[in-house]
Amino acid sequence: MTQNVPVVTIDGPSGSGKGTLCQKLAQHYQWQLLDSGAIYRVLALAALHHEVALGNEEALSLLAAHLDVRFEAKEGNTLVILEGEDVSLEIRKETAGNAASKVAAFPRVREALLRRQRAFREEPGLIADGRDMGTVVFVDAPAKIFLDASAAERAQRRYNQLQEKGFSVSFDHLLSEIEERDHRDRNRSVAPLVPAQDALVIDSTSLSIEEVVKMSIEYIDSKLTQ
Ligand SMILES: Nc1ncnc2c1ncn2[C@@H]1O[C@H](COP(=O)(O)OP(=O)(O)O)[C@@H](O)[C@H]1O
Ligand SMILES: Nc1ccn([C@H]2C[C@H](O)[C@@H](COP(=O)(O)OP(=O)(O)O)O2)c(=O)n1
Repeated sequence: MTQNVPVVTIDGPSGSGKGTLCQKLAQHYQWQLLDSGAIYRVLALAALHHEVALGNEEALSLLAAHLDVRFEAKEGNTLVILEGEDVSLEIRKETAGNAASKVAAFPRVREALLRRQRAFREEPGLIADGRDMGTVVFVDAPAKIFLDASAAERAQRRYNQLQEKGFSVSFDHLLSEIEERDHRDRNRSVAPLVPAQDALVIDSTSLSIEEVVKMSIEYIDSKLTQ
């Protein structure tokens, strides 16, 4: 029964540090990792490739149900393969993040992706990264974290990250995109971005990555031994 496999959910807005924390937790516990945002990003990219309008819920939900995406581990990284093509870098662009947030607002799209996400729940455990991991996808998870940070701090982190990847970006543009995406993710009718009632909320604005990881491991260990 996969229901007995423990899950730790990490939800929060863009740039709060979820991906970084989840990778470190997956390494620490040697558990599986689900990057649910990557699935929404790949779907948005597939829509752009197949010229499906980002407002067409019916066509998007069909595309979601048949999405040909694979995650492959390679030299410590995870490659994201869409229809045989490596899109690992392309999905990280802010245009893909924004488009992902648009397609993710449709209830039927989210429904079509539910089973695919739950299939990641395998022994010995799962670290799940997203917006609704603790509120919808893995409601029964024994440990839930909601990671937050101020919008300005998140935009600065994203700016540094995209510059390191060689993308040219403007800070002001990034900040307004992050605010727009936050607004859409928090106000949609299904699975809006909110902390689960039983989640530990961590504001990482003035915490280092190491501090966030330490707090999280202490909390998770206390929950897993309850
Ligand atoms: N606590 C932190 N302090 C400073 N930088 C951080 C912190 N957590 C993450 N970062 C950096 O911020 C950027 C965005 O983090 P990421 O994990 O991709 O966020 P998310 O998955 O929530 O969008 C990365 O470059 C990461 O190294
Ligand atoms: N579980 C999820 C994960 C992502 N999404 C949507 C909303 C987000 O703005 C986009 C992109 O998510 P992703 O986690 O990759 O974005 P960030 O790395 O946090 O910037 O997808 C979602 O609706 N539900």
